[in-house]
Amino acid sequence: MIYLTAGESHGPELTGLIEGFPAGLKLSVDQINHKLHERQGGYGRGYRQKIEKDQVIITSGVRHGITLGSPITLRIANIDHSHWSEVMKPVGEPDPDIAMREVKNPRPGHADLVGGMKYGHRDLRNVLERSSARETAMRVAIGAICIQLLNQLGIQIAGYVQKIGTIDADSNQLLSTAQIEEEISKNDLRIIKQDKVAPIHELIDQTKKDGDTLGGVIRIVAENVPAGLGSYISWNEKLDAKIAAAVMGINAMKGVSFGDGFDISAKPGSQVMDQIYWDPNKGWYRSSDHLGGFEGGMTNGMTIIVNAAMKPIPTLYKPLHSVSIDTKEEHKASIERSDVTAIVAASIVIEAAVAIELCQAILDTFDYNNMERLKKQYSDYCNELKNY
Ligand SMILES: Cc1cc2nc3c(=O)[nH]c(=O)nc-3n(C[C@H](O)[C@H](O)[C@H](O)COP(=O)(O)O)c2cc1C
Ligand SMILES: C=C(O[C@@H]1CC(C(=O)O)=C[C@@H](OP(=O)(O)O)[C@H]1O)C(=O)O
Repeated sequence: MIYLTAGESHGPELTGLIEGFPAGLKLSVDQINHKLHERQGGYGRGYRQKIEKDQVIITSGVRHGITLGSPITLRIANIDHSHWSEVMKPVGEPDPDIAMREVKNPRPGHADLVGGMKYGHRDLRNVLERSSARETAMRVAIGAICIQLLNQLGIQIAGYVQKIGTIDADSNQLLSTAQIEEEISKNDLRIIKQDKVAPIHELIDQTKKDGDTLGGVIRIVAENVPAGLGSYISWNEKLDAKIAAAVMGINAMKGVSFGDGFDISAKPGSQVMDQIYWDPNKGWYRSSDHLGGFEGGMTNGMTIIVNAAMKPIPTLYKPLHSVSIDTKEEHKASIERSDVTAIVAASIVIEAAVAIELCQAILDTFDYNNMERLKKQYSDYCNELKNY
């Protein structure tokens, strides 16, 4: 399976293309739209999310709700485009009577300056529009399709926010996906600890007043994933490496770890390795999951645990120092309407990215042409592992 996304933040729409997806999967558009809706939520988001109402339109590869095996194309409209139709029109000369909202003062932490240098743009809007995390809406739509395939194979995936700024809102226990879903449904921050909701709201409100922004830490958990996805044979087949790359490919991510994460480096080996057991009913299992479900670049049958660190949102209403790319004079960085934090939205995007990689690994391992055949091969493989 390969996928591509296209689209500028204030252009007419986002486009997605998935190729190499099995025929015969019953697809729920409601489930895709539900994930898109979740990505738009979360305390701390900016005004743009009041304008948009993300809904997917499927234009190929699906007939009467069932995938055909042919390329799937997806569209999500940018409702805000109506306010930018002249500035962002894909064809035709710019109207000289309309301000083109050029960006000349690059924002620290954004692609603005380096993107301009690399592609030779003198209006940094040409960079900003595509580097914007608006694009992640399409990755969430693609991920939602992959989640439906994973669910049909019995794999569950869920994510939550562990930290916002300095506030730790995690229970610090390994929770099942069902427990995570239940806890995060109780608040608008996708956190586990309900008593941290009010302090985090206060922190976000205060940070907004200060013209500043926040980042955080996200955890994604995937259950019931069989051993042996990915490979130790070559570096580029290691599934943990592919997941790490996919997570780092999401805007504002600055770190990825698995299981107990960077903490394992300070512990003795006896407290880190997940010891091996066998039971006639369960088959092979481990007594712990410090390594987050990976050994040798392969899933080991334990729950996959992925952690991601998001930097604070780079656009500040109290803008940082910058320099005009035209005059070279000192200027405050440009201000684009912005989120105070998008950690909640990012948790949905990371969940999608992990789901896409797991789905790809499964389609790389089994015959992917037809869903029923895939399910049969997959179940035979799982039984074979049990009896190894
Ligand atoms: C869901 C989501 C929403 C974001 N919203 C904003 C935003 O409103 N303003 C902003 O400056 N950056 C926002 N970002 C972060 C920037 O897109 C990102 O930091 C920037 O493109 C530079 O990329 P890098 O941080 O990966 O280096 C958001 C990121 C995500 C994942
Ligand atoms: C549009 C989305 O996020 C945008 C991501 C973003 C950025 O710089 O990454 C900047 C803001 O764009 P705008 O200036 O249009 O409000 C966010 O709203 C979205 O997530 O749907």
